Amino acid sequence: MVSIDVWNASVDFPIFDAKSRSLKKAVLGKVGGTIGTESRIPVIEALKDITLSLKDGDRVALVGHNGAGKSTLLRLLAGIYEPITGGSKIVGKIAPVFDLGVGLDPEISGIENIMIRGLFLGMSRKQMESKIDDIAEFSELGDFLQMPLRAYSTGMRVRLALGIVTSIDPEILILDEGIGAVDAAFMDKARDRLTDLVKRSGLLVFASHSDDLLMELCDSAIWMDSGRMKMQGTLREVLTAYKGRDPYENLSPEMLERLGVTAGGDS
Ligand SMILES: Nc1ncnc2c1ncn2[C@@H]1O[C@H](COP(=O)(O)OP(=O)(O)OP(=O)(O)O)[C@@H](O)[C@H]1O
Repeated sequence: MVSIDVWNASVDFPIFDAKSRSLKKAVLGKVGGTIGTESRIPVIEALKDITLSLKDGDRVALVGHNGAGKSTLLRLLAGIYEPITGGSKIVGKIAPVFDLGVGLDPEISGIENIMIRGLFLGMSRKQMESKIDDIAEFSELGDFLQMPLRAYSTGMRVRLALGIVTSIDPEILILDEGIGAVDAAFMDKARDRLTDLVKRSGLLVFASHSDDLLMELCDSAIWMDSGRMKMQGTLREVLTAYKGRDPYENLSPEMLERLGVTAGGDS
């Protein structure tokens, strides 16, 4: 059984080369973490006092303004950042997908990239070998899979990256929004694979600004605001509070049925 526990965790980024020149017009920023002023070196307080318990089967969305702390929280949950206060305990293998292109090597072939990226995502060589045909079919890259990646167009790289990421069997899947940034036509094709991937994973945490994707993949949510957890609840409750309106309200009956949601009730 997989789980993630975090207690009283804070993450700071000291900025050693910050410029002290002040803005001509002081603006009260809505975005970003808080900049601490107590020490001589400015410190961005990216996460403050986070306590959180996630378990097998959870499908958690992270929402919040730019700089609210979503990506930092994902990195904390993935064990990439150590908190400066409190602690965290992760049970299970993490598959972190922060940026589709990360970990792809332009000098080696598509096939070799499939193997290496798969290993990085917690799969074995044998497991990845069994996925090659499936990735080739989905990405429609054909003989290009034998070519070095530098010979691919941007879109071809995205196809490969998305094919690899959606082929794995993750225990804990940590997704950052980059995955939603592919072109709409290809995303349509990738949508079912993404849904299947999430079904196969033990636990999902997904940070995104796309309501559609969140509604498709998640059922609960956390609203991050200035490094703190402002609200935790069902996806519908949290999105409604964050957006100031119920995003499920204008969905077609077909879409509501697909999402397993009743028109007026809870998700
Ligand atoms: N490596 C870093 N070094 C310094 N500051 C950082 C670093 N990463 C994040 N921050 C700061 O921490 C705060 C939280 O950033 P984070 O990337 O977690 O926000 P986010 O909610 O994911 O934002 P977005 O929606 O824009 O992706 C911001 O104020 C940001 O400036």
